[in-house]
Amino acid sequence: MKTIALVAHDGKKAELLEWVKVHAAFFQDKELVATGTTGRLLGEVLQKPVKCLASGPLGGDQQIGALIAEQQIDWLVFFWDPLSSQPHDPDVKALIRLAVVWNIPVACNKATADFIVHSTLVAQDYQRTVPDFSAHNNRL
Ligand SMILES: O=C(CO)COP(=O)(O)O
Repeated sequence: MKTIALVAHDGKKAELLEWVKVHAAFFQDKELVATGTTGRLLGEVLQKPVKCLASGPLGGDQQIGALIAEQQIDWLVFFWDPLSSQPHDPDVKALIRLAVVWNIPVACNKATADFIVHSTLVAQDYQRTVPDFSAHNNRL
Protein backbone atom coordinates (compact mmCIF):
# COMPACT_ATOMS: atom_id res chain seq x y z
CA MET A 1 0.00 0.00 0.00
CA LYS A 2 1.25 3.50 -0.80
CA THR A 3 2.15 5.74 2.10
CA ILE A 4 1.65 9.44 1.62
CA ALA A 5 3.03 12.11 3.95
CA LEU A 6 1.01 15.32 4.15
CA VAL A 7 2.08 18.58 5.73
CA ALA A 8 0.69 22.11 5.55
CA HIS A 9 1.69 25.33 7.21
CA ASP A 10 -1.07 27.24 9.01
CA GLY A 11 -1.59 29.64 6.09
CA LYS A 12 -2.05 26.68 3.74
CA LYS A 13 -4.09 24.27 5.86
CA ALA A 14 -7.47 25.36 4.48
CA GLU A 15 -6.16 24.91 0.93
CA LEU A 16 -4.81 21.43 1.68
CA LEU A 17 -8.05 20.34 3.37
CA GLU A 18 -10.12 21.59 0.43
CA TRP A 19 -7.84 19.77 -2.00
CA VAL A 20 -7.95 16.56 0.01
CA LYS A 21 -11.78 16.70 0.14
CA VAL A 22 -11.90 16.87 -3.66
CA HIS A 23 -9.69 13.75 -3.84
CA ALA A 24 -11.15 11.91 -0.84
CA ALA A 25 -11.77 8.72 -2.84
CA PHE A 26 -8.11 8.64 -3.93
CA PHE A 27 -6.94 8.66 -0.31
CA GLN A 28 -9.21 5.90 0.97
CA ASP A 29 -6.79 3.05 0.18
CA LYS A 30 -3.61 4.96 1.08
CA GLU A 31 -1.76 5.06 4.36
CA LEU A 32 -1.44 8.62 5.58
CA VAL A 33 1.23 10.15 7.79
CA ALA A 34 1.26 13.82 8.76
CA THR A 35 2.65 16.41 11.10
CA GLY A 36 0.53 16.84 14.24
CA THR A 37 -2.00 19.54 13.50
CA THR A 38 -2.25 18.79 9.78
CA GLY A 39 -2.86 15.11 10.60
CA ARG A 40 -5.61 15.78 13.13
CA LEU A 41 -7.47 17.98 10.64
CA LEU A 42 -7.00 15.45 7.81
CA GLY A 43 -8.40 12.66 9.98
CA GLU A 44 -11.52 14.73 10.63
CA VAL A 45 -12.00 15.61 6.97
CA LEU A 46 -11.30 12.16 5.52
CA GLN A 47 -12.85 10.16 8.36
CA LYS A 48 -9.96 7.71 8.31
CA PRO A 49 -6.92 7.09 10.51
CA VAL A 50 -3.93 9.34 9.93
CA LYS A 51 -0.67 8.66 11.71
CA CYS A 52 0.02 11.96 13.47
CA LEU A 53 3.65 12.78 14.28
CA ALA A 54 4.83 15.79 16.29
CA SER A 55 3.72 19.22 15.21
CA GLY A 56 6.07 20.72 12.60
CA PRO A 57 7.78 23.29 14.85
CA LEU A 58 8.32 20.57 17.48
CA GLY A 59 10.10 18.13 15.15
CA GLY A 60 7.35 16.70 12.92
CA ASP A 61 9.08 17.74 9.70
CA GLN A 62 12.24 16.00 10.89
CA GLN A 63 10.27 12.85 11.71
CA ILE A 64 8.85 12.76 8.19
CA GLY A 65 12.34 13.36 6.79
CA ALA A 66 13.60 10.37 8.78
CA LEU A 67 10.79 8.20 7.36
CA ILE A 68 11.79 9.28 3.84
CA ALA A 69 15.39 8.26 4.54
CA GLU A 70 14.08 4.90 5.77
CA GLN A 71 12.15 4.55 2.48
CA GLN A 72 8.81 4.48 4.25
CA ILE A 73 7.22 7.31 2.29
CA ASP A 74 6.15 7.09 -1.36
CA TRP A 75 5.00 10.63 -1.90
CA LEU A 76 5.19 13.93 0.01
CA VAL A 77 2.51 16.62 -0.18
CA PHE A 78 3.96 19.69 1.51
CA PHE A 79 1.93 22.87 1.19
CA TRP A 80 4.52 25.21 2.72
CA ASP A 81 3.64 28.86 3.00
CA PRO A 82 5.82 31.11 0.84
CA LEU A 83 4.29 34.25 2.40
CA SER A 84 5.13 33.73 6.05
CA SER A 85 8.30 32.93 7.93
CA GLN A 86 8.55 29.79 10.05
CA PRO A 87 10.55 29.43 13.27
CA HIS A 88 11.59 25.96 12.09
CA ASP A 89 12.63 26.99 8.58
CA PRO A 90 15.79 24.80 8.68
CA ASP A 91 13.54 21.76 9.28
CA VAL A 92 11.29 22.78 6.38
CA LYS A 93 14.28 23.01 4.04
CA ALA A 94 15.69 19.72 5.35
CA LEU A 95 12.41 17.93 4.64
CA ILE A 96 12.23 19.20 1.06
CA ARG A 97 15.90 18.35 0.59
CA LEU A 98 15.43 14.75 1.69
CA ALA A 99 12.46 14.32 -0.66
CA VAL A 100 14.76 15.38 -3.50
CA VAL A 101 17.69 13.25 -2.30
CA TRP A 102 15.47 10.14 -2.22
CA ASN A 103 13.70 11.07 -5.44
CA ILE A 104 10.16 10.77 -4.17
CA PRO A 105 7.41 12.83 -5.82
CA VAL A 106 6.92 16.00 -3.80
CA ALA A 107 4.01 18.38 -4.36
CA CYS A 108 4.33 21.84 -2.84
CA ASN A 109 1.17 23.23 -4.41
CA LYS A 110 -2.25 22.15 -5.64
CA ALA A 111 -1.25 22.13 -9.31
CA THR A 112 1.57 19.65 -8.76
CA ALA A 113 -0.51 17.56 -6.35
CA ASP A 114 -3.22 17.33 -9.04
CA PHE A 115 -0.66 16.16 -11.59
CA ILE A 116 0.53 13.40 -9.26
CA VAL A 117 -2.98 12.21 -8.36
CA HIS A 118 -3.80 11.94 -12.07
CA SER A 119 -0.49 10.36 -13.07
CA THR A 120 -0.58 6.77 -14.31
CA LEU A 121 2.71 6.30 -12.43
CA VAL A 122 0.86 6.56 -9.10
CA ALA A 123 -0.78 3.19 -9.68
CA GLN A 124 2.52 1.51 -10.52
CA ASP A 125 5.08 0.28 -8.07
CA TYR A 126 7.14 3.41 -8.44
CA GLN A 127 10.78 2.67 -7.75
CA ARG A 128 12.45 5.06 -5.35
CA THR A 129 16.05 5.89 -6.13
CA VAL A 130 18.71 5.09 -3.60
CA PRO A 131 21.02 8.12 -3.66
CA ASP A 132 24.38 7.59 -5.34
CA PHE A 133 27.05 9.38 -3.34
CA SER A 134 30.01 7.97 -5.26
CA ALA A 135 30.77 11.27 -7.03
CA HIS A 136 30.71 13.06 -3.70
CA ASN A 137 32.87 10.44 -2.02
CA ASN A 138 35.46 10.66 -4.80
CA ARG A 139 36.10 14.28 -3.87
CA LEU A 140 37.00 13.42 -0.29
O1 LIG B 1 4.83 23.33 10.61
C1 LIG B 1 4.49 22.44 9.86
C2 LIG B 1 5.34 22.04 8.75
O2 LIG B 1 6.57 22.70 8.66
C3 LIG B 1 3.20 21.77 10.03
O3 LIG B 1 3.00 21.37 11.36
P1 LIG B 1 1.54 21.11 11.90
O4 LIG B 1 0.88 20.15 10.96
O5 LIG B 1 1.70 20.53 13.26
O6 LIG B 1 0.84 22.45 11.91
